Amino acid sequence: MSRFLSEAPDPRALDPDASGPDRGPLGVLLVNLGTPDEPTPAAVRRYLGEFLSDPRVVELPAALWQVILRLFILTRRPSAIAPKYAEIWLDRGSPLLVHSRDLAEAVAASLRDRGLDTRVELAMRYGRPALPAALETLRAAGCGRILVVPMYPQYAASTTATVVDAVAAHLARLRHQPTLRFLDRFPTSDVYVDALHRSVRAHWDQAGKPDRLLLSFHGLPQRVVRKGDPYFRDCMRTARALRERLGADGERLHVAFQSRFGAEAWLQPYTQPTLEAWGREGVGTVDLMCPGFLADCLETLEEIDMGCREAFLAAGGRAFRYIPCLNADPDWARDFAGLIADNLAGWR
Ligand SMILES: C=CC1=C(C)c2cc3[nH]c(cc4nc(cc5[nH]c(cc1n2)c(C)c5CCC(=O)O)C(CCC(=O)O)=C4C)c(C)c3C=C
Ligand SMILES: [Fe+2]
Ligand SMILES: [Fe+2]
Repeated sequence: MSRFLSEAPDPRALDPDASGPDRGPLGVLLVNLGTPDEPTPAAVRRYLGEFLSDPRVVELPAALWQVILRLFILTRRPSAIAPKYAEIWLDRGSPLLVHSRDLAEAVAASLRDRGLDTRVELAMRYGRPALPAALETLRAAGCGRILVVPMYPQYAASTTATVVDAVAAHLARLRHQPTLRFLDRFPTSDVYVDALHRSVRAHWDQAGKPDRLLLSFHGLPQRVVRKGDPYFRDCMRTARALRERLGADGERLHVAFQSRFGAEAWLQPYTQPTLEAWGREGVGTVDLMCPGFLADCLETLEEIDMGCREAFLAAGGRAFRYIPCLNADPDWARDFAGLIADNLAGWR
């Protein structure tokens, strides 16, 4: 029998790194969707190729879908979408990445201010910064415990579950896996709903109240909701919680779903046709907010603040006011860090 097993074990001999990963800093991995590296057709093609090949995103038989994707979508869509990215691109890059990074940095600072020994990394599910590399950065910093935070308040298999899949796929390659926790959704968390409420009130204090406030969530095929995806319910729970916070003004609040992709029926009502109908009916002023997006991106800045604005005004609406996403708002970042700290409790 080896000396190791026959003698009383010296813990340092068995675990030479007695200060090792189990006692290292707590890791926090924030994960958003991903975005092209540049607003060019080639970069958009790379991004869409990876994103739309995920079977969590497009649930069709893979062989059939890959033919459609490569023959029809990746040949046309990148050159149609790249100029839209160019219109919203910031000096520091894609808005989704810039705002997500700013939020991650503000969260890291707030966790430090709370005296927590944490390391925060930002990753994108598709593209860069790559998720496996971010996990390895946390492990290299000695984090044996990692809280994974998909940056989606409402759970969908196509956004949240695929982050869990990607983390698990990376861990499948490791012998000594870190311990994991997931903050998989927070659709009615006080800090999130309060932040939305503050944002609406601050906007109204400055600009006055609108005739209607439209909450526009990213859509999802009705088929996947019927199969049991909890996303629609989560969106409605967020909307209800915000309506309650708004008190009497909650009557102004309506819900719609944007960014339909493909031919099948998605969650309804659709955002743009709703706004067009309102414009025709004589609804004058509409405020629009996208609570399902923590960071402004193509879907909010181009589709909503440009496309839907134009459609509403062309249909007869008088004023369209877009309320930005929470992004790296300092109060929100502090409170989001608080929510993350709550989910680290017991690990300290
Ligand atoms: C906020 C939650 C999101 C859900 C749910 C979601 C589902 C979903 N999306 C597509 C297809 C596309 N989405 C695209 C962009 C995009 N989607 C989200 C978020 C959710 N998607 C974000 C934050 C973004 C913006 C990325 C950016 O770079 O700014 C795109 C790419 C743009 C385009 O070509 O139109 C596609 C395609 C599906 C099919 C789906 C669920 C089944
Ligand atoms: Fe999307
Ligand atoms: Fe879109």
